[in-house]
Amino acid sequence: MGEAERPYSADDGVLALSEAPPSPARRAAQGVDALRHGWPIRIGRAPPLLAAETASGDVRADRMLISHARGVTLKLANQSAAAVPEAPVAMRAAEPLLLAQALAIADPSADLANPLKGPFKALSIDWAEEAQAALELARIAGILPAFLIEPEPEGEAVSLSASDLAAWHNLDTLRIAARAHLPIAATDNAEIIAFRSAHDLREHVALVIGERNANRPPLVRVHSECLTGDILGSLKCDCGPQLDAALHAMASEAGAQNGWGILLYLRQEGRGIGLINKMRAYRLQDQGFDTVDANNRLGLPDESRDFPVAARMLDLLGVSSVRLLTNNLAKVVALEECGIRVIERIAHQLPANPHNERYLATKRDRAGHLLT
Ligand SMILES: Nc1nc2c(ncn2[C@@H]2O[C@H](COP(=O)(O)OP(=O)(O)OP(=O)(O)O)[C@@H](O)[C@H]2O)c(=O)[nH]1
Ligand SMILES: [Zn+2]
Repeated sequence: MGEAERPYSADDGVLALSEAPPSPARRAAQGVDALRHGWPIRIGRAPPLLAAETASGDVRADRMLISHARGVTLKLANQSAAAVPEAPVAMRAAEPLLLAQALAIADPSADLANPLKGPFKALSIDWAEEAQAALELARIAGILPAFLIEPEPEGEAVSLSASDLAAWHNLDTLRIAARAHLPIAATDNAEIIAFRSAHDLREHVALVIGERNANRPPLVRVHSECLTGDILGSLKCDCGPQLDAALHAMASEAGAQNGWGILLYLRQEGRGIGLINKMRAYRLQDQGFDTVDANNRLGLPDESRDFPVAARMLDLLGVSSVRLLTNNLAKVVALEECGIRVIERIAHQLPANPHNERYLATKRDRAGHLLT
């Protein structure tokens, strides 16, 4: 007779699943997931926070947490409790805020449709680290960085601590998950390699063009996802033409010069703020803000990409020296800091068009890109 299946008991020395303490990585992942679902979170000793963008239902609160930049646009930064530059801002409204009102406050791209807001009173925060973590968690989740504080009804909050976020950036779990031959328009000699990490649902890929040559460092392009430019042919940026030109440059190296190339395609839309926030930044650009100010007005960093992940991908591909196609010195510095030798930087400037002239000028003048 077969042995019956039975549950483990504590007497077997096995911790029941419900008793196992969640790891920082798990708590960080659950925090991001909660924000995307519109569930409340509780970070350390901070009160429960509910994301203004994703929450639903008949919820209200008389306080909100926003980023300092948003506090500036709401004219709170002149109040002493919000006077510390870059620090998150808590504010109290005269009447409890419903979700629709909170969202109107959170989204500056809708300011023209909702001009009358406030008055609000800035409040001092004695949980600044947790507030900062909440805003960063919102960026990772790709939502607006704005929260109702202590919403009513409160709902069941997902708990984490501010330090758990470090686990989100841990690259130890990044692995090559699959590879396949992929003929592309530029060449039929290419292999696509997909990467997966336990924490992050975004799957980065590498495209290796030509045959590996241990004696010649590959031509490498670290390209960040731009759905509008790469797929739809948007003229607002230079991403599509840069991607195309990089693939052709690698194909020609592979064909004529016995060289090879690697495209690293990083799923970090909008320089790390996500597609939907990038759309909001575009609306602000249509109102006259440049690409840097538009991000900041949303309460988001103008640059939040993770370049160490590119270095880790190169490690996993067994590549330690590269010739890098870029106008952005930050990419060179970031790779070198992670132990990848950039033996040459090759300019990667494509002709401007009337729609992206200002964008390119801003990259040159405000983000330090080497563009002429
Ligand atoms: N937030 C935001 N992101 C943008 C805007 N225009 C383009 N992007 C994003 O900017 C990123 C451009 O990436 P890359 O071309 O790899 O990098 P780069 O910093 O321009 O540097 P190069 O290597 O010189 O091209 C992509 O993630 C785009 O989605 C914009 O107006 N706002
Ligand atoms: Zn683009």
